[in-house]
Amino acid sequence: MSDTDSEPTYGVARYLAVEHVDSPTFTPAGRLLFLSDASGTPQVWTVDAAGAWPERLTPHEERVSTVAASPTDEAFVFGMDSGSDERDQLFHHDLRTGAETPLTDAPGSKHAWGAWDPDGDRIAYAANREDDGRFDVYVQRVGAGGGDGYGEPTKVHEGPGGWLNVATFGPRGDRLALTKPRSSYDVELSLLDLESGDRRTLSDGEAATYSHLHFDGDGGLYCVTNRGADTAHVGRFDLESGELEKVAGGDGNRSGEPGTDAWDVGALAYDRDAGRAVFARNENGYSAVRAGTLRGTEFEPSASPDVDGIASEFVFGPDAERVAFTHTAPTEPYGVAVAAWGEREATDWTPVGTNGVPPESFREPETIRYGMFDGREIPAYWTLPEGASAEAPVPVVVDVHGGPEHQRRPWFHPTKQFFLNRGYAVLEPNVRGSSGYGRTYASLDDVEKRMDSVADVAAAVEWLDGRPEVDSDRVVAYGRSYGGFMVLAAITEYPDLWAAAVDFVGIADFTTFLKNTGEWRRSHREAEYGSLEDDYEFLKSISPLSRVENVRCPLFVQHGANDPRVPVGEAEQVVEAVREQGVPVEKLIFEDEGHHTTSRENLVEEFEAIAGFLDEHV
Ligand SMILES: CSCC[C@H](NC(C)=O)C(=O)N[C@@H](C)C(=O)N[C@@H](CO)C(=O)O
Repeated sequence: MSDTDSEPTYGVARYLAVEHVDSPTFTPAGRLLFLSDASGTPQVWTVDAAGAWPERLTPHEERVSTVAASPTDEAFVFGMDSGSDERDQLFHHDLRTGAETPLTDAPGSKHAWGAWDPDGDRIAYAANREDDGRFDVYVQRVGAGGGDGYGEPTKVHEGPGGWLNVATFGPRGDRLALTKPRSSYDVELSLLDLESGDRRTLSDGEAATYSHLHFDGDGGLYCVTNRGADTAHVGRFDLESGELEKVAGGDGNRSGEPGTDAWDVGALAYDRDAGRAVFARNENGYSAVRAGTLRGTEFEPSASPDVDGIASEFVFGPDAERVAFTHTAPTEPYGVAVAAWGEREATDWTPVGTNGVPPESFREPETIRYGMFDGREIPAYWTLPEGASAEAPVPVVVDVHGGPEHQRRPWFHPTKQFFLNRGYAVLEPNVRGSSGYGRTYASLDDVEKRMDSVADVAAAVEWLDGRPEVDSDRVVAYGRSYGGFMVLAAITEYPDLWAAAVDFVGIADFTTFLKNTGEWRRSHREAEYGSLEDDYEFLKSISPLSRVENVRCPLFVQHGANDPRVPVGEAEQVVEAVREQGVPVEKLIFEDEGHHTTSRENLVEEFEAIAGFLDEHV
């Protein structure tokens, strides 16, 4: 804890108990459903109006990861895994009777939610039921009108191996739009004819992303894509010709540098009957919402919800008269907001408390950029605790996000506010390879350029050196998943910079990670990191485990035994190797968790242990 005790401190349990609300979906009658972790794990809840008392609909202990209301019935499907293993099963919940029906009973398989058919009597999804390394497409009857029409999963298409997603049904329910991510920036888009089984590829073979797919009912398919550009925009396929036209957002002229005038568009929602669309532009992490009418390739902007912070997961209510979305900001916990169409004002329908922690004690970040060896600028968020000054310099947590195709954004993060309350400053660099700044920036860490991104972390500490309010002898490397790799790489490459390090579910050796990660995801990860076949020696050479003798700072390692992405063996081997160097290491492995710690109880234990570790060593 820092010496600036200018404000009272609060236990981490209070911060972790600040509810996280997201995943809005409307039933045909206009009931708002969403996920909330108020009970300790995410469950399905509903609320009738802004500020009304919410009602919990699913009674489970395990994490509910997805919820999708039926388009025709007062019912919903939800996905839930076991022990955070990401092997979701799907369930149907009838809101009229409260009946909950398991739809898939294959605990060893992952069922990735796809879509409802417009008639509300079938669902489609992808699953690796037959082969852990291959997702296939399934269609299943789920009982129109809550009847007894629950069918069995019916395989309608066998995938090529690896990931495969169902994006949406066509307007007549006779076809599906599928996406096959070969890598995070190379997605194959195709249409599957459910009557003939024929599949037609729409993507043109050039690496590009395609997401948020919506048929317009007039022979078109809307999407968010970066085809032919550095940033993502709204596009429309003419399904007869297969031609893709740009509709709105983004800018193909972007130089790939942060701060230029073009930003990615995301979170596109579209109501076919009303011809209404809403999406958000990601401007250096902050959202600018754009709403309007969309017919053909003509987007006519209309009044859009004014949002501070981040808006995502837009969904239209009945007749597109309302739009709900997930909202958060640095000092505003995640919640679901609703705006009437054509209005600028959005109302938070799920206001959450802060358990006695004064909201005014939450700290806002400053957006900064720091220079790098190649002349680039690295965007980052910089947040100081209360009382930091040259007279009372503070310790710093350098928090590196995972992915690496991911972006740290100015959302509410309870444990970040917890560390700020304990007097730590927090620096969150979006190092090269991060998404959100164009595909050129995202490719700057691929394979042989991996260690350039680690140099970006070291440069962050150099930037800190120039700050009078920072105690440069008390800088902590901190990161999750790929960010955990970055922590281990930073303390082995630049050992003298760090007072301590915290690695959550991090990669310690790329060769064992790629060998042992879930079979369905290996090729996707090799596209980012390099392949075992072609790059084995290189991957071994850059792996932190190969230079663990350089570690000087105490290390905290956290993992979950059920992690299907970064196997727990990564934690075990790095703990053993660093301990052999005589360096203090603390290990915390949850037998009932996976890549994310999902239970409130475990999270409290985790962060109380980390706070104690940092108090001891920083
Ligand atoms: C349909 S593409 C899925 C991307 C994939 N997601 C999952 C659930 O595996 C993925 O690679 N996500 C990254 C954020 C990820 O897990 N990256 C690291 C860990 O940070 C890795 O495993 O390489």
